[in-house]
Amino acid sequence: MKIAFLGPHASFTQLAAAQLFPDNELLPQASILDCFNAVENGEAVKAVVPLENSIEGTVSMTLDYLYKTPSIKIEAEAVMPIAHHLMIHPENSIENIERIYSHPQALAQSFHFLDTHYKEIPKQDFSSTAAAAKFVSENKDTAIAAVANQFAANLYGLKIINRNIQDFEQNHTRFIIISKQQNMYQNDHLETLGEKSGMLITLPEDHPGGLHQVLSVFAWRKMNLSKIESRTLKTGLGNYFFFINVEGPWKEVLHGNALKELESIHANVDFLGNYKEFLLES
Ligand SMILES: O=C(O)C(=O)C[C@]1(C(=O)O)C=C[C@@H](O)C=C1
Repeated sequence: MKIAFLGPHASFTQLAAAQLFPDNELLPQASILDCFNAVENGEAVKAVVPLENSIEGTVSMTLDYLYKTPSIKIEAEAVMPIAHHLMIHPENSIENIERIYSHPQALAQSFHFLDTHYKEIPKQDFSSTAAAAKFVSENKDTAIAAVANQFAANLYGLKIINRNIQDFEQNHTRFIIISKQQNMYQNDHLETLGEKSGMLITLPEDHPGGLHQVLSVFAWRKMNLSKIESRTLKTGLGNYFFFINVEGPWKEVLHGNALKELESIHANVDFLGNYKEFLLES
């Protein structure tokens, strides 16, 4: 079975995918969109993509493609500790760094460190932390640095000049397994943190109390919401869809009266799956 992931090798997403699928072929992709496309067109059966970080919040691209690709569902969530390091080519020195590259999430998670110690040095977005590390290793003649993980430093032969530069020591990213089936991924070797359901909800038009009505469907049934995120529909200011997580196994309830109630207030519900959350090692 082929599993797509945001590459190249030694990205955080690969570290997550390797723990979730130790016996499968991992296919590196250049972007989160490519991961969705690989699953959509059958090149890969599943993909692992980042969804949310404890410092920087939601990975909006993942949320957008979940919304845009209704055939794609969620099979599991996995939380992994994230440590960022600043690294350079071993033939370069720290004094002459002219630019720092990384994934925008990694730059944002290390913003205060970089702003305090490397304020004047331009930062530039890259498709992933590992892609930035690879680029630094291939360009020893330019004085550049990357924010990436220990595995990237080892794989691409880079020297770490600052360790653990994330702005909060406790830094975790939540990844999801996506696929076109609606399976519940199981793994007895990983610690399970809980079970939840995910859905995307859109309201027909902005009206007073619309979101309140949706939330009350869950509140009256004492269903605990563990996440609610609004994201622009891109059709105009004020138009949103909502990504909602409800704790526990509750699919039966949703397909019963709760779903009818949501329909009666003209809410559109795209059920993403009933899945478990696992804990990964860094
Ligand atoms: O750039 C990487 O290495 C990734 O796997 C992406 C990503 C993300 O998008 O959140 C994954 C984990 C970290 O939060 C930083 C970057």
